[in-house]
Amino acid sequence: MSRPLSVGVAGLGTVGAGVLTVLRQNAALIAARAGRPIAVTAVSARDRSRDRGVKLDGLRWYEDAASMAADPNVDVVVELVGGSDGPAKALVEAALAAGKPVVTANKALLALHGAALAEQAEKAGVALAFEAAVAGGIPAIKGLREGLAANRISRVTGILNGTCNYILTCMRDQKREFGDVLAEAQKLGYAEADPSFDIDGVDAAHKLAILAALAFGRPVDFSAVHVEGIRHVSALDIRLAEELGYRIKLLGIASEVEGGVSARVHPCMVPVAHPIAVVDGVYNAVVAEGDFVGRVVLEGRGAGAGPTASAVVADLIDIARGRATPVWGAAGNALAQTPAVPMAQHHGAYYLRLMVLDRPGVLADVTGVLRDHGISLESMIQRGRAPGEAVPIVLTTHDCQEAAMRGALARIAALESVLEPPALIRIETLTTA
Ligand SMILES: NC(=O)C1=CN([C@@H]2O[C@H](COP(=O)(O)OP(=O)(O)OC[C@H]3O[C@@H](n4cnc5c(N)ncnc54)[C@H](O)[C@@H]3O)[C@@H](O)[C@H]2O)C=CC1
Ligand SMILES: N[C@@H](CC=O)C(=O)O
Ligand code: NA
Repeated sequence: MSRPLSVGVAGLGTVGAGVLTVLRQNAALIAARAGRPIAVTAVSARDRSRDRGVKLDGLRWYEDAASMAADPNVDVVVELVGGSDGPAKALVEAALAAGKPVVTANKALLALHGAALAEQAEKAGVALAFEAAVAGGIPAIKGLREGLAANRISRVTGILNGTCNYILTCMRDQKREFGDVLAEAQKLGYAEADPSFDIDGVDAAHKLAILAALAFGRPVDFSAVHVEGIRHVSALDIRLAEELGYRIKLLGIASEVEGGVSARVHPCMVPVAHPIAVVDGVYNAVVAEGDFVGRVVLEGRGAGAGPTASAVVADLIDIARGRATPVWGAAGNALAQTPAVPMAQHHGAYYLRLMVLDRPGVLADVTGVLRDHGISLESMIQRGRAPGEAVPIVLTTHDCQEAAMRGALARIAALESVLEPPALIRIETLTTA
């Protein structure tokens, strides 16, 4: 067997400690699959004395991660520090400049600087691998880039944030409050260092930007992704969705649309019969639609130490084997040069829930505004009667344009009898394109 692949790991948090554990526990099978042993020989983290549940004896310790990249006895650098700039970016650039392959789980870094870093890696002739960056343990990057390389992809849909999916599932099944569940997701190691990245949809948008680049052969462009999170999804809307035959999921959807490509992250109502509706807890799903393969659904754990480390180690095995692929996949995609279509041009159906004063004429006011904006109603529910008090009204619409819905919503929110900011959730039927 050839000499071991010597790995330097920066960041020994949830994922870093997980990588050490996987490499140790499965050392024999990993060596057999990689053609040689893979061993961590150097690490960099902030606090040497912290107990991480993994032994660090015999490993070279670096306070400064970039100096670890310069260590001549480190063959591959694994970046698990996090953050789109600062030490993570400096480390990856230093490693690539030193001609060393890099494995990272850092979707923020890739979504913002992935094009430049890939250029640097390709010039240096080394790998920049990031299977762990999207949907944790699910082989989504490989699946899309290599497994579906024969297809013209028209849409990629995903549950891409384990923290949000965990929160929405617990709110639905256990009737728990948002805040309690978030704290639990943090304890379980699912959340980002700044959990607002999770709940405001930013993390899912980083991942969607990566998937869109791979699916459509476009430069990775985080700024083209429309982003909304789950902060405003209420227990009431989750319950009403169930009554209407839907589940609420935070989805990322990148698709070919009239005039180009659209990429959006926001809460969606999806039919309970769709495979994505039953993906619960920390599980993620990536659904790709290709012209020859049809619909492919990949599902698995999207966050946490074990699943994420599994993906990091898979990349290390590829590097040990010398398996190489262009960082962003093959060129030649028809959608590569098409415009990014803004959210205002989105076409779809909507769920609108209002808290209104129960008095005659309210419904007529609301439906009048929708009529003025050319929006046609599919259904309307008002539960119970409480004259003079607040009651929920739920409206669902036929397909209309986002810009029209936004215009109508502003006017509806301003009606005197509408007592709270309206809740608007897009309905996605997710039929195969
Ligand atoms: N936790 C998860 O489930 C997943 C995390 N990721 C990504 O993996 C990366 C790591 O995430 P976690 O392990 O969850 O974060 P974490 O916060 O648990 O660990 C990060 C570690 O980096 C260390 N660190 C900070 N600055 C450093 C520096 N200058 N040099 C060396 N070490 C430094 C911190 O002390 C901490 O131990 C992030 O990019 C995250 O987005 C990706 C997929 C899943
Ligand atoms: N915070 C992320 C971690 C994995 O990428 C998530 O919750 O999905
Ligand atoms: Na993955």
